[in-house]
Amino acid sequence: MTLIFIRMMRHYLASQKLLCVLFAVSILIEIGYAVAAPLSLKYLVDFAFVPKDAQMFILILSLLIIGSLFNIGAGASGDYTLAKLSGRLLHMLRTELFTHMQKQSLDFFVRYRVGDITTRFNSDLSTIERVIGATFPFGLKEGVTVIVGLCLLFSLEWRLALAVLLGSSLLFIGPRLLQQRAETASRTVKEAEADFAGTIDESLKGHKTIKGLHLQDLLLEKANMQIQSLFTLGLRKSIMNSLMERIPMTALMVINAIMIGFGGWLIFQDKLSIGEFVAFFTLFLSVGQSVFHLSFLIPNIIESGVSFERVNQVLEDRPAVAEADHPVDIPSISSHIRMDEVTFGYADGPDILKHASLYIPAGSFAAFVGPSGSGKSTALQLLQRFYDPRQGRVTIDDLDLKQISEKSLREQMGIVFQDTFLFNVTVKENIMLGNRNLTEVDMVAAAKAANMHETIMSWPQGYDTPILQEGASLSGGQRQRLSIARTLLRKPSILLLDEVTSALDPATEADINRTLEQLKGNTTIVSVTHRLSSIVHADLIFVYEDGQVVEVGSHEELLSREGLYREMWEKQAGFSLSQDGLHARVDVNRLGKIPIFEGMAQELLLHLTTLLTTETYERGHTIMREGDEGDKFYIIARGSVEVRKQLLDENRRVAVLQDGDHFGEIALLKNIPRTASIIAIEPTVLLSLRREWFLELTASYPQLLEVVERTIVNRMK
Ligand SMILES: Nc1ncnc2c1ncn2[C@@H]1O[C@H](COP(=O)(O)OP(=O)(O)OP(=O)(O)O)[C@@H](O)[C@H]1O
Repeated sequence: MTLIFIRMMRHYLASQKLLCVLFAVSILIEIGYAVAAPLSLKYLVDFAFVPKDAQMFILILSLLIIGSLFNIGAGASGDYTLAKLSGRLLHMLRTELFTHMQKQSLDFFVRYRVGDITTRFNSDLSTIERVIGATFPFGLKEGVTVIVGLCLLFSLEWRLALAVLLGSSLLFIGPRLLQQRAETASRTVKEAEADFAGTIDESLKGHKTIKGLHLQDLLLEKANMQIQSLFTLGLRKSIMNSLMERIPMTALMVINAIMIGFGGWLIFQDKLSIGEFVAFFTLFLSVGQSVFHLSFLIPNIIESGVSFERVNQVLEDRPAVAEADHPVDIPSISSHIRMDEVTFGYADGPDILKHASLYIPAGSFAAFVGPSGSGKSTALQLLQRFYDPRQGRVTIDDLDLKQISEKSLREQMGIVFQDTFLFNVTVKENIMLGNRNLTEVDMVAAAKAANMHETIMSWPQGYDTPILQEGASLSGGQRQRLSIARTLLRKPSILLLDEVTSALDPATEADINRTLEQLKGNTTIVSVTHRLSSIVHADLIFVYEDGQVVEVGSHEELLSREGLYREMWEKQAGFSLSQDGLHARVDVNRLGKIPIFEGMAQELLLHLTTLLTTETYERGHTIMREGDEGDKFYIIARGSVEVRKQLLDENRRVAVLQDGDHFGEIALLKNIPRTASIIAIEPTVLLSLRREWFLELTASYPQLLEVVERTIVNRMK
């Protein structure tokens, strides 16, 4: 801890030499006065009071007054330089910490939770601020006062000073014995605080899921345990700290007794004058007071040690994706992208991409498709160099991404994520994002291309409308379109899109797809999507399966191959949606391909299509809850849902279902509790079939019940 503290202070103080010297001179004057004032008593008593020498009295008094004036001046200058020094130091530390965080690669934000980092910024930096601005300089002053004072005490009467010093050893042995435990207690409290902050953060960010899955009790139980542990650990820390404070006080009382007893004896033996004893006693009190102050500072310093350690830990965290020593800038032209035998996995986890290779020609529109979890988004993240591959390489215009400067890479690339983050500023500021080279005309053009201009203009404050709660005041589609607008505005030469149209209604999706089509040629576009209808015009479609690219080609080529792409296409085909996405239909042939309806007569299927009802769900909405009574069967016409199950004490995602998938078929036959929860992870349109309507149908066609029962039994085997 001490080492980290010294290293950090040296690092930050190196550029503040003048202020340091000024501060050192000021405190030296103050210390000089603090020890000289008690020493003057020796001369006052022995040379002025006892012989009643008025001249000597006036001389000593005048010197004391002059010294006091100097002391006041030094005090004021010390306070000023200290305020400036500590302010600058903290300014540097905050800036460095924040800048350092911006340079981190993605794994950093996975490793540290939001609560943990904010605690380091708030609580730890406040502790450091207190130490730099008060505890440390005060401690330094008191420490030097003690040393100089002790030297003077020795020069006054070495035997008495030795006795006092021996007694003083008690002051240091006691705290030393407890220091380790006090440090551990302080660290565990900080960790418990970070855990609790993490839970608060989780409960705020995930409130929809928590409510939806009725996890409040679970969360409350977790929070109660953390609060209880905060109490227990806090109590232990307080006890340790108060013990650390009490030990020096007790030691001081013992020393006092030694001094009066032994000092008195020396006076009786004529080995010490009264003036010397008074000076010794007063100086000792002054030194004792400094020691007493130091004893209060010890717990503070220990606590700050943990804070220094925690802040330093972040500062020493080197980005996993580091900039090359001599990075190269890439020109702003459309570029070709290559992945050569790339293998990659997150942190120490298994390989997610396995020897994946691909080539995307400059100016083309490429799409990554494949089942959920096959590695499409991961591949896109590698193209952005959010991570480096374990093996193989990713290149742009034959240049390894590791060689390219991050600035030029980000300038050439436009990225639209599935999760849009908006800042709490106006719409205009969210689109422009501080880029002074862009004009309002460009901004409006980009907003029009993203199909957002009309919506913005319909708001009373137009482009000056403030965004609240990071965009929670807007719909998912509006947030997504704003994010597309701000990316298009920058006219990137490579445009990477991760499920960007998933939150949009069919009409807006078609508009955005048209805009993207027009960018082809000048911009290389890579789009990750699970909705195949949006990429039928792509130049190249890469089909991922289990971390590998298993098929490549155009839509027509892939359809003719009868492979995974065709299978996925057939699953998604046969659904039609109204332009606003509020009404869905499925055609008879598609319905007949759902296993439980397989082999049914056309007439029956036709009847079934009339019984289907459209249901729409916003992202985060719980469609069904594990354990609830089930009375409907669902088909996903458009959207994406996650399947979650309570496994032991953990609520885990077990699958993701998308366009064309179905769930809840048992509910058509039996009234048994749902075996999993289903939550929409993007705006989702479902076709549902109620059990009572289905059973009514089976009354007229008993053979239907038999077919469905047989299929369900087979599926459950
Ligand atoms: N940050 C991460 N840390 C650890 N594992 C991750 C991380 N991100 C993704 N994964 C895992 O990597 C695998 C591939 O995920 P990825 O998001 O690339 O798949 P995907 O094909 O895009 O699927 P989806 O369409 O559902 O997003 C999954 O098993 C996922 O759980």
